[in-house]
Amino acid sequence: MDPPSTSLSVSCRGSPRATVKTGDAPSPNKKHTDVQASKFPLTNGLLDPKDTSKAAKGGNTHQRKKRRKKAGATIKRNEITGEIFVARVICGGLADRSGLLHAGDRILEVNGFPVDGMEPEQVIQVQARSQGTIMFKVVPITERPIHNQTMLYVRAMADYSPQQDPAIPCADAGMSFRKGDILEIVDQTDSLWWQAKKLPSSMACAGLIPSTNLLKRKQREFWWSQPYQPHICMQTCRCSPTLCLTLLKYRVYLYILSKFTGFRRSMRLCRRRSHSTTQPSCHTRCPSSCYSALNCPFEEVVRYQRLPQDAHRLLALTGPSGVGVNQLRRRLIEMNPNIFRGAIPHTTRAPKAYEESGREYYFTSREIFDNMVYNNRFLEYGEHKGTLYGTSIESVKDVLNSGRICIIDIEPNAIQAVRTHELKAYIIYVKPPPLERLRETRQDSYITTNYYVNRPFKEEDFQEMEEAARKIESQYWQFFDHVIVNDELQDSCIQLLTAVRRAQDEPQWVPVSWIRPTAES
Ligand SMILES: Nc1ncnc2c1ncn2[C@@H]1O[C@H](COP(=O)(O)OP(=O)(O)OP(=O)(O)O)[C@@H](O)[C@H]1O
Repeated sequence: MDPPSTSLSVSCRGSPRATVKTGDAPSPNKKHTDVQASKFPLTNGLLDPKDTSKAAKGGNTHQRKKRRKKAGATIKRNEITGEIFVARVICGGLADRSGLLHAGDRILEVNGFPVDGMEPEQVIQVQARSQGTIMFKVVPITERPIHNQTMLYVRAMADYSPQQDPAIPCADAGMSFRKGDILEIVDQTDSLWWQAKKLPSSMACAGLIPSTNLLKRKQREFWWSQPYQPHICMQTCRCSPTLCLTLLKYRVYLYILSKFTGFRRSMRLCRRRSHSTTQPSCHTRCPSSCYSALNCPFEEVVRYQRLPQDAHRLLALTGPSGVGVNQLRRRLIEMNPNIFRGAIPHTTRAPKAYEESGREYYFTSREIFDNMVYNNRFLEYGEHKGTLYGTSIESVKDVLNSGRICIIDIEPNAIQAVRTHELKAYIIYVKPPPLERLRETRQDSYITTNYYVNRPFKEEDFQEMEEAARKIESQYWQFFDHVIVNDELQDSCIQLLTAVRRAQDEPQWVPVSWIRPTAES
C-alpha cells in the first residue's frame, strides 16, 4: 500500500490544519535546485488575502517585496523524476511554526494543481497566484532525521551577501552579514548551508548562510584563482631578532606625558609609516598582520561576564595616527590614576638622571631585549634611532594583577596579540569624524609627525587619517568591541568611560577559547 500523503492548508483566518490522504512515497534525492517555496504575505504568521491580491495584481517590485513575507520553506526538484520536495524549513518561519511541513516531504499538489514535473519557479507562481488559504498536498517523509542541534554563536570574520552569491540554493532565503556581526547558528543540519539569526535581533525567521566548511572552500578557490604574490611576512617572529628588527624600520615617538607615577613616556610606534606601507611587518607577537579569514571565517564566541574577583579586562585603543588615541588614553588615566594605568615599556636606551627603572621604563640591555623578542614576550616593539622599545605582556599583567585597569594604545596589527585568554582585551577603535568635522575640531590642535613635534594639523593630515581609517576598518573591523568617533573630545571621553564600564561590568561576546582554552590558544 502507498504511504499516506498529507494535505496542508494554511488559512488566514484560522490555525494551519492538516488532513491525511493517500499518495506516492518520496523518491531518493538526486540533483536538486532549492527555491524559496513561497512569498505569500503573512500577518502574524497567517496569510493576508488583501496583501496577496495587491501583490499579485499591482504595485512595483519594491512594493511587492515589502508586502510579501517569507513562508519559510524552500523546495527542490529531483532532476530525474521531476518530483518536488521540501528542501528545507527555515527556523522560525510559518512552515516551521505550523509544524506541518518538513524537509524531505514530497509536494504533490498546491491548491489542487499537481506540481510533479514543474520547475520550482512554476510551483511558486502557482502559489503566488493563490489567495487566502493555500493547500499543499504532501507525502510526508517517512523517516525524519533526528538532529541534536547544539547552540552555536559565532562572530563573522568576513562580509557575506546572498544576492551576490550564485551558489546559494535560494537567495531570497539567504541572510547577509557583515564582519563583526554576532550570529546565532540555529540549524547545522546541512553541512554546507546553515540557518542563522543576527544578534541582537527581533527577527523570528532565520536565514541561510554558508557554513564554515563552505566558506573556507570558497575562499580557497578564490585564493587559488588570484595571481601569485610573494608573501614575506615572518609570522612567527622566530627569525633572528636582529634581522627582524632591521626589517622593521619602525620609528618611535616619545612624549613626556606626565610627571605622575604610572604615567609612562608613551612608546609611539610610527603609525604613519606602518599604515602607508604595504609590506607586512613582524613586530607583533602573533601573526595578526597575516590573520586571514581563510583560516577562520567564523569565530566561535560565548557570552562572558567578568566576576568581581577576576582581573580586569585589558583596554586596548587603536586608530589611525593623529586621531586622538593617546589623548583619550591620557585623559582616562588623568581622571583616576588609581584605577587606570598604562603599561611600563621596555627600552634599550640608557636611563636619564631623573629616570628610574620600572617607573618610566624598564631599562634593559639589547641582548635581554632580543631574547624577549625571541620568546614572544612583547605585544609589540619597534626601533627608533637605534633604540628598541617594546610593550611586554608581563608589564600589562603587572597592572592587571594590581587590581587596576590597564589601558594601552596599540597598532591595529597587534590586536591579535592582545586577544588572549589571559588579557581578554576589549578593543576600542577610535575613528575620525567626517572631514569637515576634523577641520573644525582640530583647528587649535597639534600633530606630531616624522619630522615635526607639535605642528598645526594640515589638510593632508586629515586626508591621510581618513585613508588610514579606511584601511584599518577594511582589515580589522571584525575585532572591534566598541567604536568611538572622536569628534568633540569631551563627548569622546564620556563615551570612553561608558565603554570601559561596559567592558568590565556587562556581559560581552568573547572568543570561546578564552573561556575554554584549547591547546592552540
Ligand atoms: N577630539 C579632538 N578634538 C580636537 N583635538 C583633538 C581631539 N582628539 C585629539 N586631539 C588632538 O590631536 C592631536 C593628536 O592626538 P594624539 O596624539 O592623541 O593622536 P594619536 O592618535 O595618538 O596619534 P599618534 O599615534 O600619531 O600620536 C593632539 O594634539 C590632541 O590633543
